[in-house]
Amino acid sequence: MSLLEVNGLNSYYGDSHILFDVSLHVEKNEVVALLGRNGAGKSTTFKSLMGVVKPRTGSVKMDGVELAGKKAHSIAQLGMQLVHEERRIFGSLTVEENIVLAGLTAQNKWPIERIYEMFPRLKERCLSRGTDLSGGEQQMLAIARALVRDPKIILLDEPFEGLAPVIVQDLMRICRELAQAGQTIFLIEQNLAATLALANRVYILSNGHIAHESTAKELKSQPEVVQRYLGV
Ligand SMILES: Nc1ncnc2c1ncn2[C@@H]1O[C@H](COP(=O)(O)OP(=O)(O)OP(=O)(O)O)[C@@H](O)[C@H]1O
Repeated sequence: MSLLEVNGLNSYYGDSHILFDVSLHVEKNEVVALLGRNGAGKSTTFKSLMGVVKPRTGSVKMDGVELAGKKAHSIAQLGMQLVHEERRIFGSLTVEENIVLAGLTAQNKWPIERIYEMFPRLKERCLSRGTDLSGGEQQMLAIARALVRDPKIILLDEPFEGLAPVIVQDLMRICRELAQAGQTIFLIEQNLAATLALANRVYILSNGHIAHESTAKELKSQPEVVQRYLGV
């Protein structure tokens, strides 16, 4: 049984059919990436998994438990955490308050000391307010807030978007360490090089259909697929 098993997902905004029979799976301890052009349906896929968009048909199973039809907060409690593109941290609270608050209701595999080991930059900034952080630091804090909720799977929506290359390198190191620590990660990314360096397997969405599925290594050796679906 896969950790996450998605079968025949169809999602709509009003009458617009956005996702067509999307099926995919993520195994425990895997890093899986969802690629695709702007508007392909990547964010809608994450929203459908999280119950923010209600899929009209299809099944989303995590550890064998059906999530389709459940509310977003129940899905989060069951162990799926979405790190939004816009990060959603509390600007008026300090780094440490943000982390502690996120972890209040969890039985914590990630005490604050372990978070600071993984994110030394957050330790240095522990007393800074959310609004005073750089984009990269905010992204680290958003990931840390997801981690302290002890998720079975973390969904990262464009974690490297708009960040300087040196920060992207730092975040990639963190994601690798998380994967080594056994954290399952499903990510959406536009940065193909970073994605291929990080992910074990990739799916490509094209106009709401899964158009390609392979290991990251296989995709690297298929420039024609990259060109056709990603235009790079
Ligand atoms: N709230 C909404 N209402 C109506 N249509 C929407 C809504 N959100 C997205 N769409 C449309 O759904 C399609 C898929 O959008 P989605 O955001 O899932 O794509 P994406 O692959 O994540 O792209 P991007 O990288 O630009 O975010 C697009 O055609 C988009 O215009």
